[in-house]
Amino acid sequence: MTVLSPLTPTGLAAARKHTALPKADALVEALPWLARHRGRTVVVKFGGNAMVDDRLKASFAEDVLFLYHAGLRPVVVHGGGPQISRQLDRLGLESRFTAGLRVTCDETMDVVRMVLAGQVQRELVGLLNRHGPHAVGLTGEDARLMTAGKAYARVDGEQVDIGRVGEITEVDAGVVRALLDDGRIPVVSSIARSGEPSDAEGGGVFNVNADTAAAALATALDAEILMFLTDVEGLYRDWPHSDEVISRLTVTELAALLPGLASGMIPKMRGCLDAVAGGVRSARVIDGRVRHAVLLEILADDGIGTMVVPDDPAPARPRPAADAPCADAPAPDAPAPAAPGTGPGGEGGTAVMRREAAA
Ligand SMILES: Nc1ncnc2c1ncn2[C@@H]1O[C@H](COP(=O)(O)OP(=O)(O)O)[C@@H](O)[C@H]1O
Ligand SMILES: CC(=O)N[C@@H](CCC(=O)OP(=O)(O)O)C(=O)O
Repeated sequence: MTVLSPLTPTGLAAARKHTALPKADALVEALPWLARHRGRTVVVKFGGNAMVDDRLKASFAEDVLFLYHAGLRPVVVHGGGPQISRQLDRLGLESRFTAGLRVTCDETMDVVRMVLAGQVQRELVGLLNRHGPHAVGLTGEDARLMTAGKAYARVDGEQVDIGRVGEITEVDAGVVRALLDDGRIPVVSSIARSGEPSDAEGGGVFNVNADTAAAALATALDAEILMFLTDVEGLYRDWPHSDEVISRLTVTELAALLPGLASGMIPKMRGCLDAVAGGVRSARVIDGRVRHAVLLEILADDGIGTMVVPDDPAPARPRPAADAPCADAPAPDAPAPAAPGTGPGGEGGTAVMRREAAA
């Protein structure tokens, strides 16, 4: 009988195979999810509070790249609230929030634009492009991706002027679809062009809450999944008194909870509600402070955070016509390439989504 010494080349190969086995198991376990979601659009909102350190930001970029290379169509929408506040502070300017929205005068708007589009977005694009020419950064101003009207805060039933804060009135997702069809990862900052008649000369911009922007974009793209990465485990049932996370709730259940929610959870959960009611298959709020939160969410049986689903299970969507990021390697059941501007995942519908501007 031949005994393999671990020191012989053959023995080493056997040992290496053995240590790689858990990795192989993990990949195989992810296979059904990845096969089901191949060609589907996933909008991931990375909150400023979740961008805690460089390691977390790098692991977020790795997760997005994993989805991309597995044949999904990830779109990143990022926040940067704490980063904006820090920059305002450095400049000796005050950060003021009313009903969770930053009071934005013209000077503050310049800082918001500089920090979101010039710093946070650039950093994420850089991280995603470490391994190839994948990510392209843009704001809602580009190709008229997002148009907004002036938003007012409501405090005790009163309408309060909070400056250049915008409420999205229209999303023209054409540029995002074009980038996805070209095999890119769009990275979107939540700044919208103004659709106000008073800004008719052009150049007017609005500061939009990044959760709201992500939900509007996910809806316009008819995305499969919208994920919010934040600094809590999910939606707590009785915040701040208990840490019991609600793992799953329907649109109707969420609508009942919404009036009782506070601070940063309001735009997030409103975004989940609007997106799922608007056709997105599921919206999730997950803990972005955990490394590889996006992959954990898809690998864990019931996810790791809070998942919002439609009241009635939606019928299965048709298979994507092509898998854009790997268009040269179509899925076995997807022989025909998509026409330009008609994304996979049944996303070729409404290219422009309009919302009624609220008073
Ligand atoms: N029911 C709730 N469950 C969890 N967090 C809540 C709840 N209500 C309010 N919050 C607050 O919402 C915050 C997350 O929103 P936000 O600060 O806007 O984060 P982000 O920068 O990720 O968008 C949490 O840190 C928490 O303080
Ligand atoms: C109108 C408004 O409040 N806009 C936000 C935009 C950034 C954001 O939403 O960032 P997070 O996701 O990190 O909170 C702000 O100025 O802070």
